[in-house]
Amino acid sequence: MTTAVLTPVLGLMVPMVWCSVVTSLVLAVCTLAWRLRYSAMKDPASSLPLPPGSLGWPIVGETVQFVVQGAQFYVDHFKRYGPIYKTHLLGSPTARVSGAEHLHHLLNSEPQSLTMKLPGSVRHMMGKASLVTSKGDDHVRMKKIILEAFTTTRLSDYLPCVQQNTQRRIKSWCGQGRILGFQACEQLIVDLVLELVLGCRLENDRDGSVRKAVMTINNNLFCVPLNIPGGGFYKASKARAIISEFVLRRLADKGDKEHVSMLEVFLAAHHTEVGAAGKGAGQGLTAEEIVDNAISLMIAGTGTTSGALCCLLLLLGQHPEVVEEIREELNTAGLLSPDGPGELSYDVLQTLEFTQSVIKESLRLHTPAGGAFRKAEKPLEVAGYHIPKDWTVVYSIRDTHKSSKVFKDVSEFKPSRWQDAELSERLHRENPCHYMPFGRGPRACVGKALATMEMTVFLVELCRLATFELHNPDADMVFLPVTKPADDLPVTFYARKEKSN
Ligand code: HEM
Repeated sequence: MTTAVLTPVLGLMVPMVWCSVVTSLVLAVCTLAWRLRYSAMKDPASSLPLPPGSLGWPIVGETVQFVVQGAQFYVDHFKRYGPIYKTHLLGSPTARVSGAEHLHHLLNSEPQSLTMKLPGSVRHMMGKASLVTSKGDDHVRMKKIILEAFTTTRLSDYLPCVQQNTQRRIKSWCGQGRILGFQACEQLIVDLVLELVLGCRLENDRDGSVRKAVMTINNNLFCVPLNIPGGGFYKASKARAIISEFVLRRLADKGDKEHVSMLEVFLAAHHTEVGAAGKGAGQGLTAEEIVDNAISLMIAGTGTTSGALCCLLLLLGQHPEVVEEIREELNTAGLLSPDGPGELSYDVLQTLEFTQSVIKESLRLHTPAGGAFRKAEKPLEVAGYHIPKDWTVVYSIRDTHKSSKVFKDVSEFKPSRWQDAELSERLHRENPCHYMPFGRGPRACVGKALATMEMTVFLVELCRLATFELHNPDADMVFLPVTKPADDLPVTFYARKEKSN
């Protein structure tokens, strides 16, 4: 009886055991081949090992863990392997590097050994003729022109627009009851980029479709670049087409003469003689470059700065004593009266030392752009490890800030640390890469001074016009697509009465 029952069971088990043995063997061979393939990419002349870490499973690498874990993937890997490790993400063998000295060494080899490499979805949204996606001589030519839109004189011209929009938005938040801080900051920044990049006032975008399109791109910037209806890439591509058409219309009007805007600077460069290669004798911008740069500036300037404003709100809500200290500084500078400080001047903003320290500290602690992608054009040596040619290299600003030995009590919010002359001296003397929220080297952020001005005006007008209360000051942070509290920071604003300061 027992034998009669067992025989068919055994008959089934034997092929199952064989099947699992064969599957395990095939998997082991594939994994070995996968690892050997990447070890073979090593430069034979180098005796250095590849960085620690894992290339994961054949084909998918560690992408599945990354998608499931999000930013925690990086936290766990940093804990496990330290400041430099290898992984395999989104189809590429990747070395992730952090630590001031390693970044200094790495970014100094740009652009000869390292070039820009963006995820497919980001590359598509920025446009192939933009500064962000360009390389070599094209990058140098465009950067020179685009930086013309960010000189101190231009920033002073943009300041009234920044101040008026900031005042208008903050006044509208007061009395609205509970709102989401991140969305409120994002709306303010989208107003600003439309006006500053394109010279476009609210009434030019009557139905709000261009504003909505900028936000749609930001929400879907990092996605699988497959054009499937309803998917993130599909929505963002449609949004890009709306903005592109709008920019082309503005170009046809030759901008808006009433408003200072970056488009004016680009149009002036377009007027230079266009050479045979379509580039203005090595100087100008083609129409396609103007459109792609306008769009990419709007994208690059929105998510990062909205997140930065939202994190300022979070930190001020957590530290009311810092709000009081900003108000004291504004009072001394004659800027505190709710009746209005009049038009702010660019020079006065630079004298607000404590307010500037709050901004620096917020950018250190809640770094808006966590890092950036590059491609190794040559084999690289970093920290005693070998990174093969053609690997993706991700440099991490966030991990570098978090692990820097230069900052005492590194995870605490202490704006006053920036008023210690010794800190600036150490950063300068030891290594400026300990603090680099705007990146460094040839790819450093063109919008650094504008973003800092927007943040300063935000703090001045917020502390002057409003008081506010956070509903959940202890929310977890998320890092993609931007650094912000996971619940988008529910907050209630109240109009500030002068006596309450
Ligand atoms: C708090 C706000 C901002 C932060 C933290 C930030 C951060 C950064 C960082 C880290 C980079 C370097 C990326 C790399 O190494 O590849 C960068 C590049 C860039 N940023 Fe910003 N950014 C901010 C605001 C802005 C604004 C307001 C604009 C323009 C309106 C802007 C435009 C750009 C552009 C065009 C690049 C590419 C530069 C190049 O490739 O040469 N950013 N930004």
